[in-house]
Amino acid sequence: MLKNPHTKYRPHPAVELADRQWPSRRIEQAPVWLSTDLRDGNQALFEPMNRERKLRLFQELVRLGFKEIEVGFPSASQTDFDIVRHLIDHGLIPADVTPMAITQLREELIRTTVRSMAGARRAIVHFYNAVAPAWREIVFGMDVPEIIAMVEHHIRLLRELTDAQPGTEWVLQYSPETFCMAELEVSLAVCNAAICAWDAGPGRPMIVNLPTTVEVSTANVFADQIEWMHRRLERRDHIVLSVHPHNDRGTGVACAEQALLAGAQRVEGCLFGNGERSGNLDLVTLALNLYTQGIDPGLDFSDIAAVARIAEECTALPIHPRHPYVGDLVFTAFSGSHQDAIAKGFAAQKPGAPWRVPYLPVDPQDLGRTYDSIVRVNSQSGKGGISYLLQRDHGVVLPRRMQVEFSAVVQKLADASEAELGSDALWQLFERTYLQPSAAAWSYLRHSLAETGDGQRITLVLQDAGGGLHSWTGTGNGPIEAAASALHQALGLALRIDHYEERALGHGADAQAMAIVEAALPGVAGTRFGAGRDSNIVTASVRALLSAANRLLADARAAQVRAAQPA
Ligand SMILES: CC(=O)SCCNC(=O)CCNC(=O)[C@H](O)C(C)(C)COP(=O)(O)OP(=O)(O)OC[C@H]1O[C@@H](n2cnc3c(N)ncnc32)[C@H](O)[C@@H]1OP(=O)(O)O
Ligand SMILES: CC(C)C(=O)C(=O)O
Repeated sequence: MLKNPHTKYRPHPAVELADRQWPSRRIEQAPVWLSTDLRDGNQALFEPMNRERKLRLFQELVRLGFKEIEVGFPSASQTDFDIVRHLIDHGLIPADVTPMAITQLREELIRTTVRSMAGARRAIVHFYNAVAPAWREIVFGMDVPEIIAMVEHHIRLLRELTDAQPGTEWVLQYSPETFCMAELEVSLAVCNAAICAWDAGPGRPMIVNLPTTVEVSTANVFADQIEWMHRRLERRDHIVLSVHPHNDRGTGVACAEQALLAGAQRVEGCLFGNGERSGNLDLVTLALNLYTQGIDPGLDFSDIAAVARIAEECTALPIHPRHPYVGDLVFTAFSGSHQDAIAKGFAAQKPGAPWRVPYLPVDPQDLGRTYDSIVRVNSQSGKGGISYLLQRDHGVVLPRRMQVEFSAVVQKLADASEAELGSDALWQLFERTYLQPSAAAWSYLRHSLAETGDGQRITLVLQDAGGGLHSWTGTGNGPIEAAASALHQALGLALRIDHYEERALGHGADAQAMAIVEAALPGVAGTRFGAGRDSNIVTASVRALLSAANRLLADARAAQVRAAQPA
């Protein structure tokens, strides 16, 4: 890269528009949408879509709600010509959908284009020619009056051809290609010439479509260019003002949004931003940006994953995992504070109330996305996300201090594995830590419980790590106290029970109980949690007590080993 890039690249000039209005406007309704997936999107593919893929994508665009669809370049490709004819001849274009076909300003190409669309109820013929200085001089070798004459000449031809077919409502779309790089006075002169040549007005509908053929400036400059044109175009009330942003600077959506503020009424783009170079305007992002401002976009992305699958299959291009609204990772939080806030947000969100879940700009459910992947756990995760997954997938509600304890266990494993821990892996770790620890000193086999009149007596049958069986009895106010007393008398374990809780896991005949005990042991710093699961509540409680006792014993032994080691 150059140390002095200004020697090679010059900033795009600003627009003289001191009284610009667009910065203080708001977008209040959805624009008219045109999908150019089958034309600009298609012409940017390694392998343009075949007939089958084009028809499939056309049907999907109709299903999504597009009312204007650019179906191809029928004068450039026999496949495109045949598809347009197929759609019209087989009545596959719904009554409220208008096809559009593009053509250069060359007589034979225009004749072919009109032939391809004959018999349609309504059809848009899309004329384009570049107007910026480099194209005028290098590509066409024409000055501005010659460009204007070329436009007028071919529009007159189109009038002749289409006037001869009054059964179709013909619409002219004129695009001054390279508009964003051209002098505004030149673009205006060419567009006004086109408007007059078509005689736009009642019964002669026309669209003027202003592209960022190559995006070369900040979005505010494009908005100024659009407002400048919007204020000066002739017969403005009879013209639909459209924009066709590309995304070379990564601001295609911003250009479209600001152009809508500046007077544009219609936008052209592709699903998920497919298109030449860094793509066309991403129609899905723009539509969902409107949706999240409370504006109905008129396009249905309520199963966005299915739309993505079809787009990927038809274009053979993958969608990035962080692509707005649709990427695999956009409803996923790895970091602890985000997970915590999302989990709290879901708990606080009332049905029907305005959306207020932190870090999620849209309710994933509105797009047919499940919450499955919202919270994912790696070494950056905290207790909030971990407990959210355990609760959501396994119905286990951890008390707050246990969340802290278990998140340290998870952190250790995530750090060691340097990988994400899925919900299953998390559950296995929970089981290994609390429910079935492999190195437990004592395992539960069975118990019996009897009323003593002033309390309960329990007999525990436990197995030691070597497989030996032991039977101990204790009494207390309830089964936990009785079991703790049995362990105290037999092993000298003076357990202090700080907390106990129990919840049902599942419903009906298969329901199980999950008991959680927090206990302390003299000589071991802090408390340890234990968990037990069983269809019997008392058994679950005894297992939970034993789980806490085993964990305290293991830590006591580890402390002894450390103390015995030479410093
Ligand atoms: C910005 C956009 O996306 S515009 C759409 C671009 N899409 C495509 O080009 C895809 C389909 N195109 C094609 O298949 C071919 O270009 C065709 C069939 C249309 C024309 O093919 P060819 O006749 O071989 O011409 P070629 O592809 O080389 O195009 C360049 C010629 O078109 C002329 N041309 C380019 N744009 C236009 C235009 N809008 N109107 C009139 N002539 C034009 C150029 O001046 C050049 O003419 P020259 O050969 O006399 O110098
Ligand atoms: C034909 C025009 C609208 C175009 O595709 C562009 O300029 O990018």
